[in-house]
Amino acid sequence: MTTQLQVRDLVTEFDTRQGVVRALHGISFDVGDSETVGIVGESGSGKSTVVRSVIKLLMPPGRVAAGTAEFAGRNLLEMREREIRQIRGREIGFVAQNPFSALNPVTRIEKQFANISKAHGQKGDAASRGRALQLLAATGVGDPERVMRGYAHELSGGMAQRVVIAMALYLNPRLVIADEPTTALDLTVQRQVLDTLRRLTVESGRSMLIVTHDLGVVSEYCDRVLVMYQGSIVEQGPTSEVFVRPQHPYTVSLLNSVVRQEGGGRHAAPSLAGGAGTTTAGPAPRPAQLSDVWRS
Ligand SMILES: Nc1ncnc2c1ncn2[C@@H]1O[C@H](COP(=O)(O)OP(=O)(O)OP(=O)(O)O)[C@@H](O)[C@H]1O
Repeated sequence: MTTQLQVRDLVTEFDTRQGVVRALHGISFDVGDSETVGIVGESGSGKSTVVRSVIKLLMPPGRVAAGTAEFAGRNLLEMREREIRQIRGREIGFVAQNPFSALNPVTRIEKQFANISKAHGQKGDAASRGRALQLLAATGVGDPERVMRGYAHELSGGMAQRVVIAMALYLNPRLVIADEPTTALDLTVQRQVLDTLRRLTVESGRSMLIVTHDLGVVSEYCDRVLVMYQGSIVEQGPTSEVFVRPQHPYTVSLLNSVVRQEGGGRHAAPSLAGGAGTTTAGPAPRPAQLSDVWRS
């Protein structure tokens, strides 16, 4: 398998009044062709900082202090703003956590699609409008024509997120990076949107890097998983291996916390070995259906 994205020794820091805060302590991982990779970890562990560092969308006072992010043989981190802008959108689609931050409030949605075409030297013609309509329908927008004519403030959070996903896929990028893409959506719609994302990316040879707090999403959609804890990747590997035989105590406690939540809920799930603070993690029993158990 060839590698789409190769991140090595990524160090990101924030300059604060109290001094320099190191948020990422040398992160390394790959995303292969047609592969979906998930990033999990508790709030503040650095998931968003990883993806924003890689595509140079980190806001000040954040800055990448070291490392490389090779995409198509080039280091994204060394690119000038003009170069990276050409890559974002056309070759790497990005779905941000907050859809409204990604949409222009004073421009009709259809004009925003046309502007994406224009920014990448393409014609915003009838064919590309048709593609936008198709993508909106594919992400579950009921009346794409109406949405195209409207403004962002007329959309619900869920609708706005679908529009942003359609925009991220619009120029057919090779890699889609999504930061909690379905947080704003209810459970049924989440699955629908994730299925669409998968169909439009991985099943057509594209790759996806997805940040999520939902281990169910990882188990259902991700080939590999990166587990983050306090700015480091403490464990990574094929999802089936990491979730069935977690090696790091943090992964064990993360899985345990879901099992505890699920234990009292809809699914009676087996408890995993180990826990927070333990230094060795024993092999965990394999649940009959991972996707049933890890859904949070
Ligand atoms: N603007 C900022 N100023 C200072 N430090 C920051 C800033 N933004 C992030 N950090 C640091 O980076 C760390 C990682 O933050 P990040 O938002 O990447 O975590 P996350 O895992 O994506 O969390 P969440 O799941 O809540 O989105 C934080 O714990 C904090 O130390």
